[in-house]
Amino acid sequence: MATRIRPSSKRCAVIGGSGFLGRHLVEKLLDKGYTVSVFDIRQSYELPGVTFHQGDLCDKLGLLTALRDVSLVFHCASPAPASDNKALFERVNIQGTKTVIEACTEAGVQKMVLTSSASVVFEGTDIKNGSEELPYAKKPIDYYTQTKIEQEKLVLKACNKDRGFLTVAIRPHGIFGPRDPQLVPILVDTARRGKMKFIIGDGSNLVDFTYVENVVHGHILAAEFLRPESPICGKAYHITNDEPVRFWDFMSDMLVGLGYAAPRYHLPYFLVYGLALLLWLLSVLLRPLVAFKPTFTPMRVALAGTHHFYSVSKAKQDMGYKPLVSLKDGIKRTVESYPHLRHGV
Ligand SMILES: NC(=O)C1=CN([C@@H]2O[C@H](COP(=O)(O)OP(=O)(O)OC[C@H]3O[C@@H](n4cnc5c(N)ncnc54)[C@H](O)[C@@H]3O)[C@@H](O)[C@H]2O)C=CC1
Ligand SMILES: CC(C)=CCC[C@@H](C)[C@H]1CC[C@H]2C3=C(CC[C@]12C)[C@@]1(C)CCC(=O)C[C@@H]1CC3
Repeated sequence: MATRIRPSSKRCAVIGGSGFLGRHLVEKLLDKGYTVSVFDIRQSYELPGVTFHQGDLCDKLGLLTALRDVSLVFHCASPAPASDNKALFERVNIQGTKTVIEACTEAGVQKMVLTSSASVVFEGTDIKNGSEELPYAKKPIDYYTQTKIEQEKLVLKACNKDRGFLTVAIRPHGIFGPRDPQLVPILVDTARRGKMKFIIGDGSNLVDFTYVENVVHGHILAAEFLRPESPICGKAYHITNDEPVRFWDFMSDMLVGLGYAAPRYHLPYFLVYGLALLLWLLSVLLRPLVAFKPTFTPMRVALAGTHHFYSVSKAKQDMGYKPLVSLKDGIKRTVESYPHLRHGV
């Protein structure tokens, strides 16, 4: 049974703290009495007790200023997967993470919690109750995921008890909740354009969706358990709601909650995947002439049409993790937080 040890210092920095997950994390850290600095390329809000440092995480000098006197760093910055920009993913997730590690060690930071992704092991085919023992994807589903793999490897490798720098990676999956800029807005946009009528495949595939407060809880537990004697040093942990759900039931609950019709008609998985691949290739080939972004990318089709859910046994055992908000409550809170995205508004 895991025993939680209180952190020696509650002065922390959240890199990517202006983002969806980052801001929820900042709010919870403040509630728990931490002193918080945010480092982000943009400032999206103001909060009493939070010091903002605006800058690019590839800039070590900027980071060093933000990390002065900080003992714990959460790194949850990344370009959005939908940006589909290989050079940007490589610069920020790989080069930038190397810079973050260097800055942390130079600034005397003792602990670093990385937000990785459960998708680092996903190759577009079924994963059922996958453990952290699964190998990294040899053929990741997109460049974003490819760079998340490299990023996680870098951070876990940097864990060094002798030098007093401890690291851990949290792998959430399908984060949702109030202020999410991705899942609900894309879903509603697709529904408003009349494209949410179809279910890809037979609709029985189970997927993890994780309420944002549970992801935050996993990060803070990891930070608090990160001690030289702890088994979590240099390891990766899945953090989910531990309630795999049919992908299309989850989407239908969100849509119906917001006043839209649930998808009803089935389309064969491989037909949709093939079409999405063709469209994506066309969009790449025609990029110099016309800019169009297909809604159904091969990556989204794979995510929507396969089983991919992960075991959280290791997080339960090593850090006493237990989701705090059920899927049902998470969906209710999320739906209520988007009055402006309701049908007819
Ligand atoms: N949203 C999801 O379903 C999942 C997200 N993740 C990971 O969780 C983390 C947080 O994701 P979200 O909150 O959803 O994304 P987000 O886009 O809301 O937040 C990312 C933040 O990083 C900042 N950022 C990007 N490039 C930067 C740079 N060069 N320098 C400084 N800041 C920079 C952005 O300004 C933004 O505030 C990311 O690492 C993502 O890979 C992992 C699994 C699932
Ligand atoms: C079919 C359709 C239009 C669904 C809309 C929802 C999708 C936008 C989401 C469903 C699964 C989500 C997901 C991610 C982004 C948003 C979805 C594709 C991630 C790729 C975000 C970053 C990660 O690290 C992994 C996530 C997996 C699930």
